[in-house]
Amino acid sequence: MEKIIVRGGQRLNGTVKVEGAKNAVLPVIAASLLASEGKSVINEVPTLSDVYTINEVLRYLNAEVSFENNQIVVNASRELKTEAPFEYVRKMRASVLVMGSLLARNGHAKIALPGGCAIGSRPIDQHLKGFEAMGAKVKVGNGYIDAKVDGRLKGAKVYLDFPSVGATENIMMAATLAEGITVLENVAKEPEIVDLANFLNGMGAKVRGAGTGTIRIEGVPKLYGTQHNIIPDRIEAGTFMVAAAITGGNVLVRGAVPEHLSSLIAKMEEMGVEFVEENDGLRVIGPENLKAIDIKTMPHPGFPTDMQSQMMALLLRAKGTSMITETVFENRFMHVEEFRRMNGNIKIEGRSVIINGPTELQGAEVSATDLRAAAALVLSGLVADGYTRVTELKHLDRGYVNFHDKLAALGADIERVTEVVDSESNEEININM
Ligand SMILES: CC(=O)N[C@H]1[C@@H](OP(=O)(O)OP(=O)(O)OC[C@H]2O[C@@H](n3ccc(=O)[nH]c3=O)[C@H](O)[C@@H]2O)O[C@H](CO)[C@@H](O)[C@@H]1O
Ligand SMILES: C=C(OP(=O)(O)O)C(=O)O
Repeated sequence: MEKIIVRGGQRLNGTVKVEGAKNAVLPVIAASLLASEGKSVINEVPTLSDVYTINEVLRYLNAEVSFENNQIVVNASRELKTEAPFEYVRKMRASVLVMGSLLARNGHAKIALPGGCAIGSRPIDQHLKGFEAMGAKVKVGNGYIDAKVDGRLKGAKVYLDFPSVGATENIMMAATLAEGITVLENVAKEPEIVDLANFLNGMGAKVRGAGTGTIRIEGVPKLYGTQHNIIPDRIEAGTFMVAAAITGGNVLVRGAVPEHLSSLIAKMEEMGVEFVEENDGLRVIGPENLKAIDIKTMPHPGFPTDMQSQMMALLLRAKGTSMITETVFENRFMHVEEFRRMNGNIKIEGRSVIINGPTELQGAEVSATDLRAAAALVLSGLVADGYTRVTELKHLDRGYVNFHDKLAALGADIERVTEVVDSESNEEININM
């Protein structure tokens, strides 16, 4: 079994470089299917398991995909298949993002229903509402969603009930090749939406308003491959910001874009963390004592749900009573049980948790319940007394490249090992990774 073993007590110092954003590259790769002529060249691509998974989805759909030196080249000019089976969607929910592209290109898309996951039920009704408004007939049955349209999709006005990131992206992609104008209202404003719009416009699409609450897309008959550089990962950057703060360290997070991180910076400043903007990134200086604060997760530019568990690790170390309210996902508190194993004093009340700190965290054997929880447990381990062993690292590998190596380079006492049980002595043996 693979584990990260971390011994608490080291202040982090030095420089860490942020990778390209997972949540930007996945929709961009899905969008590359829209190019019926020319190759798409995507740079700054992180070597994450989710990226390998979506590449496999594209290959299954008959696109050619190469991935070397953080660069992906996609040639989607051949005729594409229409179906993304369960084996891919089960591994990674973001596989549903190929639906908009396939429907726009082929007039037909059949995708396995993604189902729930560790952070909530995560329906895709808003995606489907958009496709239907554009003239698609959508049927759900036998574990699949089947969407079909006669001829081209038609531009439409779509109001989202909630500014869903995935629905905004999927409908945006579908609308690029529709006949006429699509106006999307109450859309997500995340930086990843802007990155996707820039990529689509590079392909020849006419997308305006990304980053605001209304996006207007004038459909074009054809899209072409283009070159694109993925934006830096604000959640990876934020995770290292917390790593610096929790250890009372001094770390330059290279590539962090302060404008993408304003809510996190504001809340960490309230806790007493100091920030200095430098030419190539953001310097984070952790204080001796952290102050308790309240946080509510919201769609961008509100506080990101993907930083909620890492902030829980930080608030456990703050003096006083803090409250975190999760409004984006209905069940994103699975990590609370694991923090309790480390001596965390946390109460769950409905969609909020109450944290009483500062906690003297104790090293323990803990299990990652989702991607960000994995990172958060490692962050707690950086300041816990003794050894913390974090398992279920498949979650971590979806969203962090060489997490333990990057922390070790900053001075953390951390290693990743594969433990096998010796058949004769029945003892666990560590094999370093
Ligand atoms: C690959 C990717 O980019 N993932 C991010 C994306 O996920 P994702 O795009 O799945 O998240 P959404 O913004 O769609 O979901 C937000 C909320 O809306 C609900 N909802 C969504 C769609 C829908 O049709 N109906 C519906 O009810 C969801 O159940 C959830 O409660 O945005 C989330 C919110 O910032 C982040 O946590 C994820 O890291
Ligand atoms: C929840 C996340 O991702 P996904 O939507 O891919 O599950 C995340 O990045 O924290």
